[in-house]
Amino acid sequence: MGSPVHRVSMGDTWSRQVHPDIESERYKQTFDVERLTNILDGGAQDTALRRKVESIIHSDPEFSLKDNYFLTQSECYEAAVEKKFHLQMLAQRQGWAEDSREAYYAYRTLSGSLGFSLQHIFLKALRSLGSEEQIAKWVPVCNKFQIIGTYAQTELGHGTYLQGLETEATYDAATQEFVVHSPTMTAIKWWPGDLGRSATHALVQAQLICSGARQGMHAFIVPIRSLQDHTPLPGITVGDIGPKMGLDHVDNGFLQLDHVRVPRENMLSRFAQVLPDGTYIKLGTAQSNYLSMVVTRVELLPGITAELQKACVIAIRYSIIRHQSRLRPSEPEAKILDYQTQQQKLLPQLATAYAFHFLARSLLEFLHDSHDAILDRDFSLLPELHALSAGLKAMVSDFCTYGAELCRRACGGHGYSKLSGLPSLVTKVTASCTFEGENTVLYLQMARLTKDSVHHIQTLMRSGADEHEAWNRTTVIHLQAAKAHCYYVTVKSFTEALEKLESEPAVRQVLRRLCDLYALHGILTNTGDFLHDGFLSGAQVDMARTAYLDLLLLVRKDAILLTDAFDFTDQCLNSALGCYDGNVYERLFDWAQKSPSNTQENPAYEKYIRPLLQSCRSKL
Ligand SMILES: CCCCCCCCCCCCC/C=C/C(=O)SCCNC(=O)CCNC(=O)[C@H](O)C(C)(C)COP(=O)(O)OP(=O)(O)OC[C@H]1O[C@@H](n2cnc3c(N)ncnc32)[C@H](O)[C@@H]1OP(=O)(O)O
Ligand SMILES: Cc1cc2nc3c(=O)[nH]c(=O)nc-3n(C[C@H](O)[C@H](O)[C@H](O)COP(=O)(O)OP(=O)(O)OC[C@H]3O[C@@H](n4cnc5c(N)ncnc54)[C@H](O)[C@@H]3O)c2cc1C
Repeated sequence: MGSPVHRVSMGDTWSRQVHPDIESERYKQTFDVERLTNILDGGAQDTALRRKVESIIHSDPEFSLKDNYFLTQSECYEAAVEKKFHLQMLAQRQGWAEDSREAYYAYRTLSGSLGFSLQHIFLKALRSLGSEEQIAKWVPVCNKFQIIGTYAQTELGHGTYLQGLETEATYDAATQEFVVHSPTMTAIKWWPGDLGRSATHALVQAQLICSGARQGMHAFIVPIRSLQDHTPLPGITVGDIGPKMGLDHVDNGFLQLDHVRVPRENMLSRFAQVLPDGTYIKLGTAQSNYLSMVVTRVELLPGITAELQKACVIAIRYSIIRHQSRLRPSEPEAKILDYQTQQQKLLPQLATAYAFHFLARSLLEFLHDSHDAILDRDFSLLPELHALSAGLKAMVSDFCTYGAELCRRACGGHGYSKLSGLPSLVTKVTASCTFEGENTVLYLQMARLTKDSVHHIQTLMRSGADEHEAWNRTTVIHLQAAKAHCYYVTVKSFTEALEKLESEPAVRQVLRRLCDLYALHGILTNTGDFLHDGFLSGAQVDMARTAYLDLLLLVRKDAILLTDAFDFTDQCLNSALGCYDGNVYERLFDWAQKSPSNTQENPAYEKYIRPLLQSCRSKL
């Protein structure tokens, strides 16, 4: 097992003793936790490298997150930019390239607290949509942070319907430039991350107009702020869209373009070109310029899944420490994880967190196998990749949001405290249900692939409905079908991952239980469909439920070890409830003292409380 010292935050005096309740859960090891960590990382060397990167970061006070819960929105933003700055300096000193394993582990460690997260998406879009020459020109300046990029696609009036985007890029052959313009209020770019105060360049998705025709959505690199003094460039109106539900560290912004001119070379031209005379050359399909969204949806999956993993670690460790009520009057108060209802809340979420780990790995492999072919304009795999990435991004973000909130509620009052780490985790993962494609819309993209086979559709069309009406009147059914298909794909990928673990019988057995728990959870939360379609009888549902409840007891025994295997450090979790040593109450009390309201004069006392008390006292 990894060195416990590595995980425990050494700043607090009582953190050197592991709480006996949690220590006792680690004695009975039915499998080698370190081996499971290695499997999750992709090998023992990856684990060692990850821990090395984490150790370097945690030893640097510049990366400490301990005060994050007490910052204002503006302080959150500044702290995120400061950490990004220091991480960039550290990466340069250490020789960690932007797309290296070290950089990936650094982001995993500091997830949710770093600025300029859109630089990655700007780079992804560049690599997917740019020509080799454009990649050679722009990627190095991005990696060296000589520019800060954002991805500006969504507008005030449109986010989902890309064909409805209003921003225009009109080609001027006389000057060989594009004139990029926001023709209406609803065309103003709205939401792009890092746009509000940080970005110097935007990858603007706009309707290309050339050769007298509208050619659809294309990507343009538009400078928006001066590299000398960061002021908006001519024709640019830019700012922050205001407070959000979460992600306070991200300056989501707006961008209004007033006939901004950019050189012809700034249109990303892997899948389309505009010649100097304005001739339009199509090299891809109508949706080629959507490729960067496909790539991002796939590459977001590990980060979204990690949020559910962290929520499970926090809630399950807390559920071992928290004693509440008695299982038998004669016994002491029980660990709340010994209640079947608490197991039923948390353990299927733990199973889901593992299932999605293997799902994400499988889809990333498919992306890596198909991406080069697509870049070479072989689009044969793109429809399947699009459908899978759309449906699975929707499911993973939906389920991780639901699961993280369930974990938060399972911690009672302390789950409502920011010091638990859960509220900010829930608001962060909630955003992933919307960004990179609103989930309902993405599920329906997957459903499109199966639409002709749906009997409802044909019945409606035979009764006179046209295909568009028939589609809309069956989208609820299609949504269900898409969700069911995504669930099936997840069980399949988990099962295939288990088949590769023949040499690890103990680990394989504990993961098999999680796979079965995940599959049975899917059946038991949808028994109506299984009964309605005759796939299961009532008696078989009873058997499934019995097996499910038995599995809860088996998985409960390994729960702490399964959370330890994710190997998140205390600093990364930043949770008073989820620390490795289990000293919850000491941390809650200690951290609460850091609240500024405990160290400052009460601003309301002199103005309101004292006069109020005095006025009431005088009446007594
Ligand atoms: C908890 C988080 C932790 C993570 C840690 C890291 C955080 C990092 C920071 C993350 C910050 C987030 C940044 C967010 C960025 C954004 O949000 S960018 C904006 C995202 N916007 C969208 O995704 C828009 C969604 N809309 C669409 O994709 C399309 O409009 C549509 C809904 C798919 C409709 O497409 P459209 O062409 O308009 O019409 P259709 O008729 O539906 O499709 C026509 C055919 O095209 C095919 N197709 C559609 N999309 C694609 C695609 N992407 N790739 C390939 N093919 C596509 C579609 O299947 C149709 O094909 P046929 O059926 O054969 O005609
Ligand atoms: C935190 C955050 C960060 C973001 N970052 C960026 C960024 O960096 N760059 C960027 O360009 N954008 C960004 N976005 C915007 C994001 O991509 C859009 O919000 C998203 O694509 C959804 O579009 P919308 O907001 O217009 O919602 P809408 O599409 O208006 O959705 C509203 C409702 O309408 C429904 N609906 C819409 N179309 C259909 C349909 N065809 N069929 C059935 N139902 C439909 C949806 O299901 C939903 O219930 C961000 C958003 C958030 C929340």
